[in-house]
Amino acid sequence: MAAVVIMDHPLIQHKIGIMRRKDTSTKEFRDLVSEVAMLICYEATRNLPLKDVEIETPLTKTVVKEIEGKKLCIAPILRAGLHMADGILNLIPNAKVGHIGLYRNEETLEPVEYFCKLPSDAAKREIFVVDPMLATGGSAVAAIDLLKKRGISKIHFLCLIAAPEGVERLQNAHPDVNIFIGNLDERLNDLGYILPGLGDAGDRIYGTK
Ligand SMILES: O=P(O)(O)OC[C@H]1O[C@H](OP(=O)(O)OP(=O)(O)O)[C@H](O)[C@@H]1O
Ligand SMILES: O=c1cc[nH]c(=O)[nH]1
Ligand SMILES: [Mg+2]
Repeated sequence: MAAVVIMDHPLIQHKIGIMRRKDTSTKEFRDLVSEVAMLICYEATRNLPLKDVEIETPLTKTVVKEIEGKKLCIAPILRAGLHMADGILNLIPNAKVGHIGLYRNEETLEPVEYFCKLPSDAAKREIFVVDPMLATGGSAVAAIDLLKKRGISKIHFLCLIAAPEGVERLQNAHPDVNIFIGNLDERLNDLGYILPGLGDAGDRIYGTK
């Protein structure tokens, strides 16, 4: 079974606390999505392979470590994952980006796929799937199913807030995927929203409600 890492860093807890407030503005919310994504990415990339590269400092030749950035891919689940991807690209600017379009049918809560565009060499890359919310887990499981069908095997999932129900579903469906979570919340409500949660992440990022 892969790792489930729940972030306890004070910066992450503080920033998610601001995101949860109902009066936090769209702009502030959007900025925080990207900042918290960067902080979670810091932990999620802890075991990335490094290679030795010979360089010259102003004084001498030496060997330094480099991340093989060209071998990474960030895969946001649309819409809400897009802003997490923007934050992570600040840290890993050489990563490619694959977009996965899924929305949750509000009645059945099942994910509906409407778009998928991945780098042509995605199967050779380590993939970081990002979405702020892991609720029932349906969207995350469907996104990862879709990646695996395309031959992708090294997959991590990063979210800001998760419900225990979603973590369990994702772990059962994809026990090989590492899961990095900003805050683990209490439960889902009858409409499939995370409690206490922060509401609908996509609507809060884009001001669509
Ligand atoms: O774990 P689940 O029960 O599948 O729910 C989580 C999904 O719901 C939200 O997306 P939404 O369907 O609202 O689409 P949006 O990002 O376009 O608003 C969220 O960003 C996840 O993708
Ligand atoms: O609480 C939730 C559940 C699903 N999607 C969201 O954006 N928020
Ligand atoms: Mg939404």
